[in-house]
Amino acid sequence: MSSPSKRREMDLMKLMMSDYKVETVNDGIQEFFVDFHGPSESLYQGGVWRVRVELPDAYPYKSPSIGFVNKIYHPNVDEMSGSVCLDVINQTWSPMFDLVNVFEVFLPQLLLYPNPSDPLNGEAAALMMRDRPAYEQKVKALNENHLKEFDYIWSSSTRLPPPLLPTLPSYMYSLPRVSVPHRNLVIKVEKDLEMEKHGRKPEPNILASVWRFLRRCLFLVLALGPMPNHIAFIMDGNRRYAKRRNVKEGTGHGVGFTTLTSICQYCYEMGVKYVTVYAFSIDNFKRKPEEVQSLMDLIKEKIDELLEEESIVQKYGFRINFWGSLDLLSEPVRLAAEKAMTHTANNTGPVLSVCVAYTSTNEIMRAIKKSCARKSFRTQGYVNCDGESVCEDINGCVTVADLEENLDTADCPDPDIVIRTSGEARLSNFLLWQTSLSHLQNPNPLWPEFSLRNLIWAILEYQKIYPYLEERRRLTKKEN
Ligand SMILES: CC(C)=CCC/C(C)=C/CC/C(C)=C/COP(=O)(O)OP(=O)(O)O
Repeated sequence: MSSPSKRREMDLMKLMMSDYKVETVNDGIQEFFVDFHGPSESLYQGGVWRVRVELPDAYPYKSPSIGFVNKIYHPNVDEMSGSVCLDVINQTWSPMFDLVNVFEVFLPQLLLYPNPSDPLNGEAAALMMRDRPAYEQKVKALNENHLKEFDYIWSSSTRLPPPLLPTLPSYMYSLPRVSVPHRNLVIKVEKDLEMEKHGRKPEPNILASVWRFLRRCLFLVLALGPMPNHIAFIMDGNRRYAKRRNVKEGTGHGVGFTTLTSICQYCYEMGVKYVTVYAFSIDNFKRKPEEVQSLMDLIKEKIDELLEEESIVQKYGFRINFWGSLDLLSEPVRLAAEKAMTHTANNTGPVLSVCVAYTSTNEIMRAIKKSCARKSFRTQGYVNCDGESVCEDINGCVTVADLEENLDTADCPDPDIVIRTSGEARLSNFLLWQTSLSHLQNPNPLWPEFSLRNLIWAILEYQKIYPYLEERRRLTKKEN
């Protein structure tokens, strides 16, 4: 085997390639955070914990140190520091094991089979031995609290977390100027602020650079085939994501937004000029008032975030559109949306269009009304009962071109691909006018789980069908 430092790099890369979300500390490879999902059929199923890993100089001959960042109630994990009873790993560790084994074997085993006879959390061990049902109840109740802590750590410590994929260099993540509830993160924030104070940017992370380079190679190969210019997404499955993980509904939508930022990043890197998302339909107003309110709050918060200096919008010069009946939105959301459109109107980068308070029929009706108002033609006697035009002045009639000019999508080409996540195969009143020649796809992952792999697969599917689509496009024209 190669030198210990090469082995460290390889193992970390392998972990990243195995879909673990990894964030390095101070851009080194000695210390990093990994998101760990509670194993199925354990009391921790559905939970996500941020785990801090430190590789000793003697790694892989010596085992890594492991600590939970957000709290976990477990007999072999110290409740205050989050450190794991190392015996569990040390006694079985051999250089044959790697980091993937830690997350796929050691930690799942630890959570599935706690050992109360060698405790780091004496209270948990005692309760487990004394009253097993009460212990199980307490673990589950505390999981819910600790997950909130995870959400907080996530939402306050990162800006562009690509789900299920290696992270970008940490300097791309804007760090908050607040204390977060764990000393490791506080130390990280302080160190970064210290570096900033001395006018130094943290060193770029070598692994992230390698990953970005690999991504670029991948995209170059992909671009040998025809690339879509416009991809539209129906971001379905956010509530189900939250439900399956037993966390509050809004968390699903929050993670869904992070998926959106990752997808925008990848589309930018691939040269896809237009990205459109269905964020909130007019029908969604029929949901429970508290759900509508929390979605509106989230949308407002995320729009504001998109306008922050370090956001993906500013970084890549995205232009943002909001399509829909914006007058149906509450004033703060509408104002935020309008501000985002005005602020990015002159940007020349990719175009992100967000459909809110939107349905296609509403869009078409608004376009018809606008066309009519513009042409101010007589509405009476426009067509007879046989459907024949009886307009006296044919120039007064609304044409396809008029209508297209007045659709929300006027300055945007029709989507090449429409992706509805979560396996649903309906358009649900989304871009009905614009999608007659789009390639529709309904991959199984829920929107928050949708990853680069799924995106690449969707483009490959599109490339397979492209000659046929082109032929259809050549033969089909929207007629008056
Ligand atoms: C600023 C901006 C673009 C914010 C977007 C935030 C975001 C991800 C919104 C998604 C909203 C939504 C109703 C998705 C559908 O999932 P669902 O709630 O219907 O979940 P389900 O399909 O599991 O029921």
